[in-house]
Formats: sequence, C-alpha cells, structure tokens
Amino acid sequence: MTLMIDNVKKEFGQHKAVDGVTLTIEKGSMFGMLGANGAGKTTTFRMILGLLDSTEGSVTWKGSPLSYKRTNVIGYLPEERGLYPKLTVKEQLLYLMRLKGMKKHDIIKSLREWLRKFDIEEYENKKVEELSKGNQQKIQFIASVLHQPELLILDEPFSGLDPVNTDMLRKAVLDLQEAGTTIVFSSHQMRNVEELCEDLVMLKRGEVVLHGNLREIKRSYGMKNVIIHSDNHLRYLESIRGVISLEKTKDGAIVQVENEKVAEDLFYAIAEEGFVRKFELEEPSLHDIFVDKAGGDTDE
Ligand SMILES: Nc1ncnc2c1ncn2[C@@H]1O[C@H](COP(=O)(O)OP(=O)(O)OP(=O)(O)O)[C@@H](O)[C@H]1O
Repeated sequence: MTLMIDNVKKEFGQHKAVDGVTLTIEKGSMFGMLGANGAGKTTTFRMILGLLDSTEGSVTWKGSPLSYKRTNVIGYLPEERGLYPKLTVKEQLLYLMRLKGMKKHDIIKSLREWLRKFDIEEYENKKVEELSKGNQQKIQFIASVLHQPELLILDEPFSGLDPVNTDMLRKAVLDLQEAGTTIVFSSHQMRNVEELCEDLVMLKRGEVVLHGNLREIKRSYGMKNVIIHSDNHLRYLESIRGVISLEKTKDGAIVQVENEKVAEDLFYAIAEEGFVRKFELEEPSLHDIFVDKAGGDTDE
C-alpha cells in the first residue's frame, strides 16, 4: 500500500534533470521532498503524475501504474499556480471538480466547509482576480483536495503565505493526513518540513543524496551544535582542534564541532574563562543538514 518510485530518469536535451531516483513512500505518510533550486523536485512530481514524455523508470500506487488519468485518486498543487481569473471561486471549483466526476451539491457543500476552515467564506462569489495572492493560493489548494484524493502532491504549498495562513495550511495538511491521505510536498522552508514530515528525501542535481526518517537522520548526525550563552570573549574557541565554525549570537555563540568529544574540550576551556549562563549540545537543524548535503539555501 505504497507509492513506489523506481529508478525514474528525465533528461531535457543533454541535461539530466532527474537521474535514477528510487523512493518508497508509505501510505498515510507525510513525505518531504527537499533540494536546492533546480535539484529536480518538480520534475519528479511531474513524473509521479505521468505528465512528462520520454521518461524512464516506473511509478506505482498500491501496486498499479500511476498516471494523471487516475485523476480522482490524485490531488496536485502545481508550482505554477493557475486559476481562471475571471471566474468566481464557486464557478472555478464547480468546473474543476465536475471534471473529476463530483456532483454539484457535494462540491458546494465541501467548498463551503473549506472556505470556512480557511476563514474566507466571503469570497465564494468573488472573482479569483479580486483575491490576494495568498487567498488565491488557498483556493488552489482547495481545488487540489476537494475531491478527497488518496494521494496529494503539493509543490511548494507554503511559498508566499504569511505566518497566519501558513499555520492554517499546516493544520489543514495535518488533518488530511490524519484522515488517511498520503501527502508528498516540497518546501524550502525547513521549519515546515521539520514540523510536518516523518520521512524525507533530499535531491541534488537530480540524484538522491539523503533519504529516510527525519529523527534517524538527525540522530545519525550526532550532537554537533553547541549553544553558548556567555558574556565572555568567545572567539578564542575557534582555535580548539575539532571546532568547525563559530557564529556569534546576541547571547554568545553557536559553535559547530566535529564530534561530542570536541564539545567536551570546549566545555572545559570555557569553564576556565568565567561565567557561562548556558552550554547546550544540540542535534543539527534540518537547515544545517540541508546545507551540508544539498548544498543550497533554504528560506531560513
Ligand atoms: N521543461 C523544461 N525544459 C528544460 N529544462 C527543464 C524543464 N523543466 C525543468 N528543467 C530543468 O531541470 C532541472 C530540474 O528542474 P526542477 O524544476 O525539477 O527543479 P526544482 O527542484 O523543482 O527547483 P525549484 O526549487 O527551483 O522549483 C533544472 O535544471 C531545470 O532548469
């Protein structure tokens, strides 16, 4: 009962956009697809949906080949948002959901529930072009979930949303997962990924560089960040063997170390110098892991 992506490949001319990606995504999971700009996330999504020609490899959902023709099974929020600006929200959703075989009465009932959930009930009869970008995005999200898909693919669902709307969407996505939907999403916002995903993959130049359970990945990295709160001059810590970097903060510094033994050396060195308010050893953040593995910028 899973989404199986087996050795998928796609070239654009000479350029290998996706180069042999193999993934297993468990039914009911919330799966993060990460990678720097141009790493191949959108291309992988399009291959899962069967939207691209001349690809290699296979994608199966619950054991059968998946294609966008099984459209009532899949919900997709594309990266390039595309709604009809002159239609009202209701007309838009009626049109899109009837294509998926839903009945008018069910569409309107479900649409009203979603508009209430997103606190935009007053927009039901407004033209899409009259809505703000964030509210248009919420409508597009509704268009990807109204037919209750089993598998939901969200390409950058949080981009461009303010913190209140981000929280609203995060909650909606978690509710859908709780109701049994399998969700795969991409994001450059590591906080959203950390809070939502149990499993993830990181792509780099079309290849998988990291794949697995987020907790286990973090544990395997070990405790490599030392948070120090102190008024002491801390720059001298950079000269300790095994210290990778030192970043000054308003309270003191964050020091990256090679391993936990180096953190211990740091502890003794700093204790000799004076009062320390805090000395804490932390797992790396997903941002640190991303920069290390995928070598790109996140939105944090
Ligand atoms: N239709 C296309 N024609 C030519 N090249 C393409 C096409 N679509 C994607 N590419 C190239 O394939 C690579 C992967 O692109 P893709 O959009 O999958 O990356 P991404 O990880 O989704 O990036 P982003 O985070 O910027 O959205 C890029 O180098 C891109 O320029």
